[in-house]
Order: sequence, then C-alpha cells, then structure tokens
Amino acid sequence: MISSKIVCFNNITKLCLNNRNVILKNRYLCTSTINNNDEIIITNNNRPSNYNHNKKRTKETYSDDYLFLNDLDYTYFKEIVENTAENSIKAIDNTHGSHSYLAFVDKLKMRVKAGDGGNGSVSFFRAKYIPEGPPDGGDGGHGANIYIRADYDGNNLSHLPKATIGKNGGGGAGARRTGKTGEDVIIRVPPGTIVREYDVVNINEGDSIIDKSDPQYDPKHPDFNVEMYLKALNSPVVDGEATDEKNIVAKKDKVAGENLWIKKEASEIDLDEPGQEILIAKGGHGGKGNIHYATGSNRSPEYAQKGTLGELKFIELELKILADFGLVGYPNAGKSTLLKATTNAIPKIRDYAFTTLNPYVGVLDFTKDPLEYDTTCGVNLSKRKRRVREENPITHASLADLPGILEGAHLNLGLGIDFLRHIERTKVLVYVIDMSNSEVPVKWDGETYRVVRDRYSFIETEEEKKMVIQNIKSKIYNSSNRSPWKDFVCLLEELESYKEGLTKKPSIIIANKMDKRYAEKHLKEFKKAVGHLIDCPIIPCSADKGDNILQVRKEFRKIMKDLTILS
Ligand SMILES: Nc1nc2c(ncn2[C@@H]2O[C@H](COP(=O)(O)OP(=O)(O)OP(=O)(O)O)[C@@H](O)[C@H]2O)c(=O)[nH]1
Ligand SMILES: [Mg+2]
Repeated sequence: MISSKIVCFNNITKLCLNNRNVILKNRYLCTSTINNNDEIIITNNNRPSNYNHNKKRTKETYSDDYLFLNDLDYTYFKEIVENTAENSIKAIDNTHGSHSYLAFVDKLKMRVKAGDGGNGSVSFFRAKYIPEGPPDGGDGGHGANIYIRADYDGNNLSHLPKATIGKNGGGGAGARRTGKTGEDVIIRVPPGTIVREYDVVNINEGDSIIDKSDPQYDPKHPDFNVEMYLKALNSPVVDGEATDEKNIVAKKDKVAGENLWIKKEASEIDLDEPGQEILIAKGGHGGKGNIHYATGSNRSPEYAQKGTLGELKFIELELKILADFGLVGYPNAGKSTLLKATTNAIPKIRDYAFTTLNPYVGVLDFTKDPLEYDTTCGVNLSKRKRRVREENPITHASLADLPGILEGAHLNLGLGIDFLRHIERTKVLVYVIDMSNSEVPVKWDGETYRVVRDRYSFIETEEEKKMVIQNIKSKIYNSSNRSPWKDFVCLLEELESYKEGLTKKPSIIIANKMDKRYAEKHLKEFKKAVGHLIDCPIIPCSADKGDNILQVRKEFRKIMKDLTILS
C-alpha cells in the first residue's frame, strides 16, 4: 500500500509518498527535489515576497496553513500527481493568482488592541507681562476604537492580519489644545462571520491543563480522578472544542511559557447581517488637562490626568459560508460543474477527486428565467399562500460549492468533514449523485438501506480506527463497490455523524451525469434502493451537457418559494 499526502502552502506544493515511482512530467514554474524521506518537494520559483528560506518548515509550524489530503490511495494519487503537477499549479498561478486557492482562511485568531487615551497636558498661559498665567493644558485625545463590520465583499478571511492595533490619542497641549483622537479602525469581514472572545493565559512550569471534555475531570463520570482534579483546580481550563486548544492539551507538559487561548463563555456574536457592526475594543479616554483642576485654593495645578488604556482583546473570527443551497456529494460527482451550469460562478472543474478545496458561492439569478415557473409551481396552493408567493418573487438565491466528502470523512478520510460546518447554515441541501458512477452497470441487490448514525462508534483505539479506515479505503477506491445508492447512504451517514438531524433539512437530489451509459438504469435502481430514506425531489440532469438544467433551476426556485411561505 502506498501512503501519500499532498501538502500545499501558498506557492509550495509538497507531494509525499513512500515510493519514488511518480515522475513529474512537467515541472512548469516549479523546481522539485526529493529528500531523504522520499518526499518530493515542488517549489514554485516565484516565491512570495515573505518566503523565509531559513525557516524550518515543519508540520507544526504551518499546521494552520497546510492543507492535508490524507489517505488518498495510489490510483487517486497518481491522477492527482499528473494533474496537479501539470494543471493545478499552473492554474493556481495563472488563473487564481498565487494566493487565492490555497490560502483560504475561514478561521483566524487575532489580537486586537484599541488605542490608549492621550495624557492631559500641564501647561500655563504665558504672555508678555503675564509670567504666571492661569492653567491652559488641554485634554488628551481618545484612543482609536476598533470595530468589526460585516461588509467585506469576499469569501475569505485571508486579508486580515494576526493583530490589529489602534492609534493612541495624542497628548493635550498648551493653549487648551486637545490631543488628536486616534482614528477608529474597522476590521472588515464578510457577512456570516462569527466573533468569539478569548482569555489568554500564560502557562507556567508545572501547570497541568484540564481538558473539560476529559472524563477524568468530570465528577459525574465513572473515570473521575479526584487527585488530578484537585491538582488541576487552579490550572488553566480548556474547553475541549477548538482544535488549537486540543493541540495544546496534547502537548500537556511542554507548554510552559506558551500562551493558552481559552474561550470565554457566552462570548459568541454572529455577524449575519450585511453591514452589521460591533465595537470589539474600546479606545482609552483622553486624560483631562490641568485646566480642569484649578480650584480656589490651587489655581496653578501642576498635574493633569493620564489617558486610560485602550482595551486589549483576543478574538477568533470564523467565517461560515452563508448560502441558500449547499452542494453535497462525493468527489468528482459534478458539484462544481452544476454550480457552473446554474450560476454565474466559474469554479475549477477537473476529472479527478478533490478538485474543489475551498467553499465557493455562486449566485442563481432567476430574473431571466421563463415566468412559467410561477404558474406551474404549487398549483394547489391556498389563496393566502398564493398571495404570499406573488408578493415575494424569488429573484436570486445563492449556491455554495463545497469540497467532496466520502465514506469515512468524519474519521478524516479525504478532506475530512471540516467543511461541513459551512453547510450547517445553508437552508437547503443539494445532494449531487453521479448516476453513472462506474463503467459497468451496477445492480441493486435488493437491500433496503438504513442510515446508521453511529456505525463506527465502536472505535476506541487508534489501532481500531486505522483498521476501519483501511477497510473503508479498500472499498471506496474499488469502483465495483461503488453505486449511486451506496454513495447516497454514505453521504447521509456522514452528515448525520457530523451533526444529528442535519439530513432533516429541506433537500433535493440531483441525479447527475445522466448523459452517461447506464445512468438511466442506475436511476431506476436508485429510486428503489433509497427512495424511502428521504422525502425530496430527485431531478435527473447532465450538468456537463446542460440537459435539464432549466428543470433544476425551476426546482431550486420552487423550494425557495416554499421556504418563503413557511417562514
Ligand atoms: N459526462 C458528464 N460528465 C460530467 C457531468 N458533470 C460533471 N462531469 C465531469 O465530471 C468531472 C468532475 O466534475 P467536477 O464538477 O469537478 O466534480 P466535483 O464534484 O466538483 O469534484 P470535487 O471538486 O473533486 O469534489 C469533470 O470532468 C466534469 O466534466 C455530466 O453531467 N456528464
Ligand atoms: Mg468541485
């Protein structure tokens, strides 16, 4: 078995495998070297300006920026090597710039420091013949406030820095002059960004860290360990949710001197509305000048007020893609092709798995579609519903293309299911199923499928997990084991494993690649095999040839209309 991995960081794509039998046919724009671990390192010659040659590149250093395509088997890998080396790198550099495809950031931690207030001034009026005039020291200016506003027109947080610092207010001056106010800073994020506040603690030698989700620290759990609990009582507490924190937990004894980010409870704000704005860090107040301190007994105060400090906040920003429809499907099922066929988007489409690495949202524009939609949809509606429908014409909707998922995704096979968090917010799930699926006809064996949510809940040890993954891999990469109905059941199970009840959302099944051989036959079997599992329309089409795409758009619009009536 050949293990393989693709690692991408900005312009550097690293292809790793334990066998050297891959020849990179085209080294366009890249140089490649093979290191002692049999890793092929492809380096783009046009390195980004901030590329640090001396920095040791370890998995840890760039774990945030790396994209791991785990556990691809050799056939997939071979295709990817051939295509990636020749096409993607070219595509990344030429079509999308050196940055956009690989440097997708949807979660980011940031330090935010508002400006300090300027100090008040100690000053006295001076003029000819008035040697000791009254106080005239002005106030300090206020420090810059820092706001987060949801009006960024993009689908990414990669434009944001790791720290944002507001300007301090200027000091007051003589002649009652007030210091300059620090200009407010606005951190612009796309609508759909969640802001979470954190406390940051420094870890001292000997601190142990509690992972709240660890049953040893849960007094109600049979594995509760009193000694450890008492020892750790004054130690930093980890929520056990964010992956970075999990990493820290894993390192346990080695973190002395590091900062630990701890999520504050109830500190989550959703910036869903375009233009929505929050004040995240308040600037310090300017200190009062000595003019304010003159009293009857002390007409010449020699002191003024200091400005107060601006707030320091530690925040995490997470972007959830907001879309009406979300495309869910196996890699290579034709999701991006469907996005291209139905919207204005120009996604990358290739004939190999995991072409789409980042979510991408396109807009469905219904304004030019024939009006016939409104008369054919929902003929049996009541008068009231019909009126609501007429008053709320659906002109646009958004459709999010997501990276493919396959069986075992929740065990981190393929790209894993990290991207599914984006689908949580979409109103409608669009399952894209490749109806041709294999070069040979597949026959339904009459099995009535069920969705088993906890199919792999027996896994306890790493060893067991490895075996399960091995087993799944031997199945899924063997095309005789694949069928449209098995794909569909796996998708449902992966969604349910990610979040119980997710598949209860309004849904639609797109039976794609109907132009291919055996697709008609497979569609019939598909309906028999899994029709009972979900109550939603099944629309056959060929996204590539454009067959029946109008019907797909019609269904999309109908669902949107029905949702408007219900809401
Ligand atoms: N014959 C035929 N081919 C199609 C159809 N739809 C997509 N394809 C082809 O299938 C391949 C995969 O299409 P993509 O749209 O990139 O698939 P995807 O689901 O986005 O794949 P990932 O991004 O890897 O998850 C491409 O070669 C498409 O041209 C179709 O309706 N008929
Ligand atoms: Mg795609």
